[in-house]
Amino acid sequence: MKNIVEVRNVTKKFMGAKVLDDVSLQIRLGDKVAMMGPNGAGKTTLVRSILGFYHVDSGSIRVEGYDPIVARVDVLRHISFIPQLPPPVKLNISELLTYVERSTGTAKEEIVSQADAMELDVEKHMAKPFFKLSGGMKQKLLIAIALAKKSRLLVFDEPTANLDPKARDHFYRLLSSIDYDHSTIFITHRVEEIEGLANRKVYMDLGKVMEDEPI
Ligand SMILES: Nc1ncnc2c1ncn2[C@@H]1O[C@H](COP(=O)(O)OP(=O)(O)OP(=O)(O)O)[C@@H](O)[C@H]1O
Repeated sequence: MKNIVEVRNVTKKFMGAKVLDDVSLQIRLGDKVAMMGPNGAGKTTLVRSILGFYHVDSGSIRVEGYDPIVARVDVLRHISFIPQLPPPVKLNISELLTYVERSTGTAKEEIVSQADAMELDVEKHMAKPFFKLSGGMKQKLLIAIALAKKSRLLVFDEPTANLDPKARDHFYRLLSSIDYDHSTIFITHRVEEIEGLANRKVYMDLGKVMEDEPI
């Protein structure tokens, strides 16, 4: 089966220090990867490189066959990314949903319905700037957009840190009910929480993939 993500011998340095050290990783359609490892292991740097946010120093990355730096728009069309910290978006919710609808073709109603499933009433907050939502509300809205977009690759960087226990349950239920072919990279320190949602564990340390095994 074709790889959605192909990382080959990637090295990335920040200020001379190797943060990714000859990393290779292939992700096939259907892989649900729990990416684990201690703070500073390089997990976020790896997923941000996959998303084309960073130039790597050596090696290559392809997403659905595209170079994520050269073909940024094509790559991001296939991916939904939920970062560790929500970005400081100044648009209000209505403007944000219009932007998402125009740039990705994702219907606003679908986002509202996904948010509803996490008990976030989007309609009530349409005029509010995104950055004024609470941390958990921002996270719910980003998750709702990601799920509504129906991306083939979903990348979550510790997405539940700001969610209350009930919202976490709703989120995991939504994830397990995705009914189309997709892959997931789920950076987490709490693998027990995503039991049943992951079928592969990748453990990183010191910028290297130390373990890569099925769950
Ligand atoms: N933009 C940057 N500039 C300089 N150094 C960076 C940058 N981003 C990350 N680093 C460094 O790279 C190393 C790996 O960071 P990274 O965020 O990838 O780790 P992580 O495994 O995701 O950690 P955590 O579990 O704490 O989120 C750390 O030493 C960090 O300080």
